Amino acid sequence: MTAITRRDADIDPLTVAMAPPPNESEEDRQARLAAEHAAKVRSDAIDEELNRQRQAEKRALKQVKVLLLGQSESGKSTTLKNFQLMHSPKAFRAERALWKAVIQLNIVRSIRLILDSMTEAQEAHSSPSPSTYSTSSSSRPTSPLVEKEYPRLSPDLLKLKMRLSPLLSVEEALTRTLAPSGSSELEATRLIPLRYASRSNTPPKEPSVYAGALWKGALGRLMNSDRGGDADDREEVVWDDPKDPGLVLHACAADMTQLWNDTTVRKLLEVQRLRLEEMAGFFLDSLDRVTAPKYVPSDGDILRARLKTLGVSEHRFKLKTGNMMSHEWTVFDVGGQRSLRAAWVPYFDDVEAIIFLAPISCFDQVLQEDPSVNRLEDSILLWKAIISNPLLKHTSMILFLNKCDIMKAKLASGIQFSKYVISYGDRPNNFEAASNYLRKKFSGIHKQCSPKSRSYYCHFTSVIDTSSTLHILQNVQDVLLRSNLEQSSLV
Ligand SMILES: Nc1nc2c(ncn2[C@@H]2O[C@H](COP(=O)(O)OP(=O)(O)OP(=O)(O)O)[C@@H](O)[C@H]2O)c(=O)[nH]1
Ligand SMILES: [Mg+2]
Repeated sequence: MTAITRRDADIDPLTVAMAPPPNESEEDRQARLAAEHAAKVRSDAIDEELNRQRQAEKRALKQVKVLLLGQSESGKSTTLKNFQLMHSPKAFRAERALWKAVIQLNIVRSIRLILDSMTEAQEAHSSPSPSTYSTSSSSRPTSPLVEKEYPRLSPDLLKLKMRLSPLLSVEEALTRTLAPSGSSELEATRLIPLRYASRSNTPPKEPSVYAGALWKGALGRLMNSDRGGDADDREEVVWDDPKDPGLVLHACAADMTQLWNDTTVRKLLEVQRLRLEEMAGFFLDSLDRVTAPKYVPSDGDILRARLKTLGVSEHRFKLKTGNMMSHEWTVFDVGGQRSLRAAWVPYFDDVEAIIFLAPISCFDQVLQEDPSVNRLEDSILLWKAIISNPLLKHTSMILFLNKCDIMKAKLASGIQFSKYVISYGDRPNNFEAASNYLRKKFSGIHKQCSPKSRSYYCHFTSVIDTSSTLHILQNVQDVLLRSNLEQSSLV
């Protein structure tokens, strides 16, 4: 057997193979060096090409930044929920239990609006003159014409009202749960009575809770401390307290249903122009289901649940594009109330696209924060301001003319669009004509006020309808990814 010396082992076989032959002639050496040089040039060119491709991919992989803009209650957070449902359904559904408290609060608020209306009717009938209303409702708008039409409440209905009074303390408990004491952030799962929309008085202040990721954290911690374990694993919140909002709501379910279905109550709401079923966070048609002890909110329930956004929240999604690449999208959801709009500007930098939500059904409503301003008019002015902003001149604009379902129902119920939008004239009072009129109006502003030409897309949406919204969002994504890739010269 041949012994392998240390020196033999140290010799790199590749070096040996590459070494010039010991008896290489000068001519052979020149030829070898030329070949080696040519190989290096080829190799450098390949490296350079790979590097270029890597840079291009990096550019294509840069974060796609999308801002959701629009007035309060336009549907921004609901659109974000659709994004979550599309890209991280597991995480979205893991939060179902957290949304249950919001839905409970939404229900209690709807019932409270009915109870308040009943109190107002009682006072109207017992008061000698409309001007001597009790202090409890002094901040509420009144009208002699409406008061005359108040239906009388039967003793049975008044008993029902009494039986439902424990719900008021549930509202307090839920609000406390969602907004722990000491929180300086105020946020409302507010339900604005539509009648304030048609009068110039200021609506009464609603109790408030704070939103964004914070409330989820607070409620999640509460659930953890109640039961231990990870909040995300559970589908159901169990409260051991006999005052548990879920228990009280369950116990009051039959009475709440009776109240909501009562013909006198319906007449009262009609007189007060309170269309609860068109308001955010409406669940009174599903009371049996949503107050059941083991109720777990469905995707649709979460989309309908109303929690107002304060500040700006950021959400990241990884998008797979079918080829080797994936993109990271950052979607920003902002608060749409007027006082919160100044916080939008820092996010205008470097933004690829804006999804602007204009709720077209709100043509007969006014802003909660300024009841002298019509909501549709506010949306149009806001759109104009966004469109003409020089910081956004390269930003793609995607307009969602939202709440089409409510718009259709309103027009079908006979509410006259032209009464609120004078320029509409004597065009037909139907969805097709009115929505097209608005589409032209918004598109015209885009054309007139854009500092530069840019991509613009307009969709009619009802973002609580997941299947159509997911289809539209897919389309939006495809268009934006394509333009992103084009800019990176990859297609
Ligand atoms: N019927 C119907 N309801 C909608 C639609 N879009 C949103 N909503 C509801 O309207 C309410 C308000 O929607 P949000 O998404 O919370 O509104 P937002 O723009 O985020 O409002 P802020 O957070 O106050 O700025 C929620 O209860 C939604 O379920 C729609 O197209 N149709
Ligand atoms: Mg929101």
